[in-house]
Amino acid sequence: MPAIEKLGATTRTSPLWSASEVTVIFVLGGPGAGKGTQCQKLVSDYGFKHLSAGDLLREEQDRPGSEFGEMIKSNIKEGIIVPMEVTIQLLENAMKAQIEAEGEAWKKLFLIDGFPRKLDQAHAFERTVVPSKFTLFFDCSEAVMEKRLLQRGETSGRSDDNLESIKKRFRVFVETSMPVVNEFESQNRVVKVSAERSPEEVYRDVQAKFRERGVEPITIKFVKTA
Ligand SMILES: Nc1ncnc2c1ncn2[C@@H]1O[C@H](COP(=O)(O)OP(=O)(O)O)[C@@H](O)[C@H]1O
Ligand SMILES: O=c1ccn([C@@H]2O[C@H](COP(=O)(O)OP(=O)(O)O)[C@@H](O)[C@H]2O)c(=O)[nH]1
Ligand SMILES: [Mg+2]
Repeated sequence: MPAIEKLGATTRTSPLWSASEVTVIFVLGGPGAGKGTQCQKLVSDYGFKHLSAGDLLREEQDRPGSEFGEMIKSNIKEGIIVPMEVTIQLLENAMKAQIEAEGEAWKKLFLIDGFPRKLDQAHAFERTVVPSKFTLFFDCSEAVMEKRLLQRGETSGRSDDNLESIKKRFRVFVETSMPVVNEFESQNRVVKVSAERSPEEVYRDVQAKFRERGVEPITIKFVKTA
């Protein structure tokens, strides 16, 4: 990738796509709220492609020769938000690749998971990439999230699934990411779901609320022959 000051989020003044060309639903919630788990379910039923900002950053961190690798590594461990230009460029690249790979028939539906985690990212993404349709927000107590993350940490291999990093991530979530949810909420652009029950129960609620917003699952039509 080019130097940070040359990335699209810094240089572009209008969005790459309109909201009618490309549908983006942001998926937010505290660390361990179940964003990734619910996204997987939505992918199979609705035809969304799932882009996790955290996964894209971890991939870039491990890419040989990345000029941002070390910075990403230390930010993730400390639970700090990576400068938005890098994350937005990774998302933009992944969206372009996906659109190209899927071809014209695909409706261009994206779930963008764990992003935007800071107001500047929210504004820059909507200004330079595409305005989002709405934000799916998973509401979960810190006690529940902490338990889930410590359990995930037993097998995830993630540098930030330990108690010290978790506490830092909770603080950043409250101080930096909740303002994003609150701003979207004030614009009536948030779909809020309680994330404390089983994955299946949470998902039922997600589906009901998507229906209210006019987002329907893929229906397979059986064509009668002969
Ligand atoms: N509703 C749920 N009830 C119990 N455990 C859950 C639930 N949703 C997710 N988990 C588990 O909690 C951990 C965090 O979930 P994940 O989807 O990775 O959250 P996030 O992406 O928000 O950090 C994972 O180990 C996952 O299997
Ligand atoms: O837009 C983003 C998304 C993630 N991160 C970094 O990546 C970490 C892990 O994010 P992820 O969404 O994977 O964590 P989760 O909430 O799923 O546990 C965060 O704590 C941040 O350090 C970031 O800087 N910007
Ligand atoms: Mg996740």
